[in-house]
Amino acid sequence: MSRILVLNCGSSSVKWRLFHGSDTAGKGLVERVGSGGPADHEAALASILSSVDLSGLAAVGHRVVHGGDRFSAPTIVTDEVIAAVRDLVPLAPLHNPANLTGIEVARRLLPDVTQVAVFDTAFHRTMPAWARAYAIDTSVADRWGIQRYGFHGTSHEYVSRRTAALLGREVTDTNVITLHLGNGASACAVKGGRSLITSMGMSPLEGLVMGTRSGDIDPTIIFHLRRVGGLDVDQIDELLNRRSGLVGLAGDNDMREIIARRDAGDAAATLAFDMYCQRIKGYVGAYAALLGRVDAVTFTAGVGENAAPVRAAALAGLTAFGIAVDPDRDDGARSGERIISPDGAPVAVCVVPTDEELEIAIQTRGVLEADRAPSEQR
Ligand SMILES: Nc1ncnc2c1ncn2[C@@H]1O[C@H](COP(=O)(O)OP(=O)(O)O)[C@@H](O)[C@H]1O
Ligand SMILES: CC(=O)OP(=O)(O)O
Ligand SMILES: [Mg+2]
Repeated sequence: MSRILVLNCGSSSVKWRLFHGSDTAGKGLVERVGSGGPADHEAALASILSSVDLSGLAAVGHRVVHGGDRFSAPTIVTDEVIAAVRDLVPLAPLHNPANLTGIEVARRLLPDVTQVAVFDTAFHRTMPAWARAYAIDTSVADRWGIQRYGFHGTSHEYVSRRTAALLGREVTDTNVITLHLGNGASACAVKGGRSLITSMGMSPLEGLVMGTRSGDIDPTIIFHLRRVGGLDVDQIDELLNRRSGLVGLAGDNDMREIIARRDAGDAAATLAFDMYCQRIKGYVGAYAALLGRVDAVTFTAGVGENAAPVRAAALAGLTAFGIAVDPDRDDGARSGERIISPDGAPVAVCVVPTDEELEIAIQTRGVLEADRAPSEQR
């Protein structure tokens, strides 16, 4: 069985995992790599690639955050694909540059190995027109490619599929609201296994309150900061992407710290926590309305998998919607895939650890098999 290396080059970390079939043959995480610029990522990757036994490698699968309009499926990397990913850097400034560094270093060090890009945006290409469009002049939107793309698709896809399995249902007959709460955070309404709508938009800045990103704001704030505050667009971009969200409200983007400070009565941390959780609740209510029937609400990623106080606060007071967490089932003693709602509740509330690396490996293998199939038939 051939082996696949998966690289998830994030804005501040590099996660890697080596798969032998669906078994993990090795994995690692290098954190806090972004501050010294791309050289940091290069050095981290070079050291990973030199420390791992890469014999018999069939492919490298890369997480690429923004695939724009162009990519609706995992794709073999060519010079042209790299150029397209580079063109999208302005729409994912924290992510696409790191993803590109990963691809370029892997290509240089493993020139004979197939590289596959797996896009965060691909899962959301099924969104209907009303979910994809913004209500601005259509000719302007078309000219500049302004639309909702959505992100964390690999995670929303994997987690919604696992949720259906956990409930013993077919994914095609299951409606799930997935809440990916990591450093970046997004909600997705998954209807019968397909993305109906998601909270991130043209870029990973829209939607929920995040570690360093504002999520939803009135666009007039940007005009005001420009016209009255005298900030230029790069400063506003930096403010909203890197100095907002939990860090802007309470000076820390680690939810563990926010919760500890809130428990100690800190006002800024309490406000940050409340805004974070109430924003989630608003999206859950909206997505329940848009789905019509909700079978499950599922929490995932660093905050979603680990922070019981966030789960409790985000879903508090939703019993009228059939949504409730049973505190005895969410007491912090359980881990792994689990149901935390009361028996017989109309909506199952679940925790499902995400596995973007496994999903990327599965999709990478699928591309290799599809690539080989035509020549084998000849
Ligand atoms: N036990 C925990 N309680 C609350 N938050 C946690 C816990 N463990 C991790 N986190 C949060 O998870 C976040 C990272 O999530 P992760 O999904 O790894 O993010 P990313 O992939 O975007 O870097 C951290 O910012 C941290 O605040
Ligand atoms: C798209 C995105 O926000 O990714 P991450 O959560 O890894 O920052
Ligand atoms: Mg992540």
